[in-house]
This record gives sequence, structure tokens and C-alpha cells, in this order.
Amino acid sequence: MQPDLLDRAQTAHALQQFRRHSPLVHCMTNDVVQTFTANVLLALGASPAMVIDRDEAQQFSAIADALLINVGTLTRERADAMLAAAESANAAGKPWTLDPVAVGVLSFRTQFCQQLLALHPAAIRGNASEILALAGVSAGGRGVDTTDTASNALPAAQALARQTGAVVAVTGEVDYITDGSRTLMVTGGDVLMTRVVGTGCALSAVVAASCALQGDRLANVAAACAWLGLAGSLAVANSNGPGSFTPAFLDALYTLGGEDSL
Ligand SMILES: Nc1ncnc2c1ncn2[C@@H]1O[C@H](COP(=O)(O)OP(=O)(O)OP(=O)(O)O)[C@@H](O)[C@H]1O
Ligand SMILES: Cc1ncsc1CCO
Ligand SMILES: [Mg+2]
Repeated sequence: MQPDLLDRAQTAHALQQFRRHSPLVHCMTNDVVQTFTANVLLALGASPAMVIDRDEAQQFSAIADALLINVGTLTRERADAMLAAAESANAAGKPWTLDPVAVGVLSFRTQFCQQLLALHPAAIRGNASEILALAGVSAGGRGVDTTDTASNALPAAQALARQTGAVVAVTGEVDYITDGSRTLMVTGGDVLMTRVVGTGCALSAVVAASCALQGDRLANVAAACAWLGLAGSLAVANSNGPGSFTPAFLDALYTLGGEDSL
């Protein structure tokens, strides 16, 4: 079945809801992207908190509106804390999202991500190699980077969504967002986004936050992808490379929706 394009009205409506609700987002993410992730969430109007101690994470994931688990710089201690947080989020009825960074490449995180899948993530966001590896189709990418395209990973994303019940977003030149039966596609963004660390990780945090919104989860996750793609395109038009892209990207997220940018 052909993917549908997410329409602009849905993208704008979800952004209004996001800003009105200002989700409190519990981020358990990697050491490389902590500040950038918090800044992306703040620019869009959400409220991030990075809580990682096992007992505190267990407590906070029941309080927060949504939880992000990103395995980019996984350790055994962090894995224990992440499991406790995901279980606590589930017990409290809060949605949690998985970013399976470099799954397939390394054994410990691959086994851990499979263990996490049994805890019913609301959403999974990864690049093509990560989604292919998590679905058991191939062995992963080149470290944290993809070696495949999102369109090649779409069947794996659909299978993974059916297997887990999660909304799966596989990102790249085009983003595909699927629940296993319906699929949306989001264009926009720029290849420069792969030359700045953490755009995917930050997107996963926004996806996590969007799962706390009312309404259709598939459309809300696709809207999150659309906001980052739009902001990425605007930022590229206003910058000269990775260094100036980052502040332009945060400014574009902050002003998104004004002056017909949506
Ligand atoms: N070639 C491209 N053209 C346009 N947009 C792109 C391209 N590649 C990636 N993007 C965009 O960049 C963002 C990050 O997606 P990507 O798939 O690169 O994540 P990732 O590999 O997990 O990143 P990271 O691990 O560095 O956080 C998404 O918004 C995606 O749409
Ligand atoms: C570069 C890097 N290494 C581990 S996590 C991470 C951030 C991008 O996924
Ligand atoms: Mg990534």
C-alpha cells in the first residue's frame, strides 16, 4: 500500500496541541546529545528532564507525561535504570519511546533492545539500519550511522510495528511512519542534518513527547517528524554549515508555525 503524505493542517494542529500541553518529557538518552535534546524540546515548548538514577528514573517516569529511552551510550547500570523506568511508565499508563541507536552492531545493546520490545514501546524511532536490525532483517549500520535508505527499511518498519504494537518511524531522506497497517510519509529536511550529531536523537525525544498528545498517535508521531524536517529545511536556508545550522535549527523550531512556515 502506498504511504500517504501527512497534511499541513494536521501538522499545524498537532504543533498547537504540543505547545498548549507542553509535555513533561523524561529523557534517558546518550551522553553525546543531552543538551541538544533538551534545547530542541524547549524550543518547541516541551519541558525536558534528564533523570538517570535507577530509583529516581522509576519514580519520575510515573510522573512525567512521556519517557524516552535512547541506548546510544548504554552501560549495564543504565540498562537496569531504563528497564525500571519503562516498567514504571507502563504501570502508570505513560507512553515510552525507544531510540535503538546502533542496534545490531553491538551484542549487548542488541539483546537489551530486544528485551525492551517486550515492554510495549508506544513508538520506535530509528534510522534505516537500526529499524532493519531491530526487525531482524539485517545486522546494523556503520556505528551509529545508517548504511541503508528509509524506503528500503519500510517493510521492516511495518513488520516491526505489527510485531510490537508500536508506531515505528524510520527516518532519512524521506521519513516513514507506520503502525503496520497505515503508513504516512514526511518529506523535508536536508542531508546537512546528518552532519550535526543528534538530530535523530532529538527527533526521538520529540516523538516521545508527541505520544503524550490526545488523538491519533500515528499522525502525532508523523507531525513530530514534519516539524523537525521543516525546521531543518529553514535552518539550512539560513546557515553555512554544521556550526551555524545548530542555532538556526533551534530558532526555526521556536518560530515554527508563524508567518506561514507551516
Ligand atoms: N538525506 C536527508 N535528506 C533530508 N533529511 C534527512 C536526510 N537524512 C536525514 N534527514 C533528517 O535528519 C533527521 C535525523 O534523521 P536520521 O535518520 O539521520 O537519524 P539518526 O541517524 O538516528 O541521527 P543521530 O543518530 O545522529 O541522532 C530526520 O529529521 C531526518 O528526516
Ligand atoms: C555519536 C554517538 N555515539 C554514541 S550515541 C551518539 C549520538 C548519535 O546517535
Ligand atoms: Mg540515531
